[in-house]
Amino acid sequence: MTEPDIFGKTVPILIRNVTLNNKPAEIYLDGTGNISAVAEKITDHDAEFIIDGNGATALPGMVNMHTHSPMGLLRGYSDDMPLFEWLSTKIWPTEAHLTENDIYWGAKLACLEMIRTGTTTFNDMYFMMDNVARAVDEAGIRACLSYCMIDGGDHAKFESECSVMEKTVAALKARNNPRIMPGVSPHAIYTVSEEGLRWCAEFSRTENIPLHIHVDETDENPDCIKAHGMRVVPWLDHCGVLSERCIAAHCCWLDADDIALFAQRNVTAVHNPVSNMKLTVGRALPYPEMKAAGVNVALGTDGASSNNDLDMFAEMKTAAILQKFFWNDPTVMPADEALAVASRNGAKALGLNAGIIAPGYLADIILVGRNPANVPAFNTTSNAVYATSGLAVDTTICNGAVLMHEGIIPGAEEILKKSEEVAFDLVRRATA
Ligand SMILES: O=c1[nH]cnc2c1ncn2[C@@H]1O[C@H](CO)[C@@H](O)[C@H]1O
Ligand SMILES: [Zn+2]
Repeated sequence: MTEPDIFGKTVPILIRNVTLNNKPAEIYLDGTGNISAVAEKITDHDAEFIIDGNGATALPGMVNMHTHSPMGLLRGYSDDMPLFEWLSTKIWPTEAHLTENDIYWGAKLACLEMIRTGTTTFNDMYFMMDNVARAVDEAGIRACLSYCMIDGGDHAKFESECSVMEKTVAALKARNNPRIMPGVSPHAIYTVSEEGLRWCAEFSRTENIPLHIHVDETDENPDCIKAHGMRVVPWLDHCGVLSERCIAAHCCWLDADDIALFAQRNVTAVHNPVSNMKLTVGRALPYPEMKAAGVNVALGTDGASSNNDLDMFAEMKTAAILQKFFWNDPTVMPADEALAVASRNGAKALGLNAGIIAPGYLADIILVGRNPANVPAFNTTSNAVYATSGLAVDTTICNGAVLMHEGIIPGAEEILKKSEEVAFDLVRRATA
């Protein structure tokens, strides 16, 4: 039986009787938010709580590197359409009716789903982000939050967007919460002007915060060449966008020169295989070439209205099998690489010492209990990547605090009820 007091506190915790990298292990969190010891047996500790894993597999918390968290409100609202038709006829007109309260409850729902399915960090791009921050703060999860700039080439809009961006970053910083990091997000090259891209690049540099952008989800190159005389990736470089702070979602249509430039500038590319297949963008992220070039590749679900869930276990399996299938090679993205793509590569892009269970790393840990889909445990990484649903996660710990234990998340029922009410009301207003 779960002790109710266990939730939400960064206190000394001993995790016993788990399997880590195919070996029996115990993990000690000393109450600072970090992992302080990993050993077969830990006898010297001051644990306030002891979690008995009963043979569970311990894994690093998943790092979801491309989300629009409030879009969970539009899960299942419109599916089975091409990207631009979907955005312009269904999503954007509905988003025009969003209130701060909608954003808050949408983000609450997303945080709940992520904690339930073993994600401890997400990289989010949306609007009215201080409401997302409130949800993240309450949920206990970790996130990089960016306001999404769309200026549509209009100078007055550009100026008002810059001011919203500055206010958002200042408000997020003022929260002084180590789990909440600010970022900046120009939406994409087809929605943001050259001055918008340049301003975001410069702001990300002076603030030293991530820049999160959609790149080449569908083939944006023919239009970019027509407008600017160069492909998308050189255009982004021309505008100063490419750097080690740049996190580029999708990246399906990069060619060899684009990949070389990503490698040279230390850009992180985020694979979003489920969204890409569902919206049928035409090509899979060129992972084998990116890997050969040394590009850091991370993983994301995209919003829950194009996926339609935020389960990084489903995403990890899909990434591994899509990459094998698309490039016609079963050796592409083996299980240990898929796990790294889903955890430590994203953490690295955000400058977090996370994604690895070892002393000194952040205590962002999940446990997958023994269940019919992970027996026999010949290889716990293989089971995690190829045979585990996120719903098999039973314990989620972020920053040394237990957010879910034995599948229980305090307050879950209210979030389901409220977010559903808010979603129906939003669609009612938008279609009235
Ligand atoms: O797959 C996508 N491609 C491009 N834009 C998207 C996608 N999914 C959601 N948004 C849009 O990005 C903005 C939030 O940052 C929102 O307008 C959202 O609808
Ligand atoms: Zn997206």
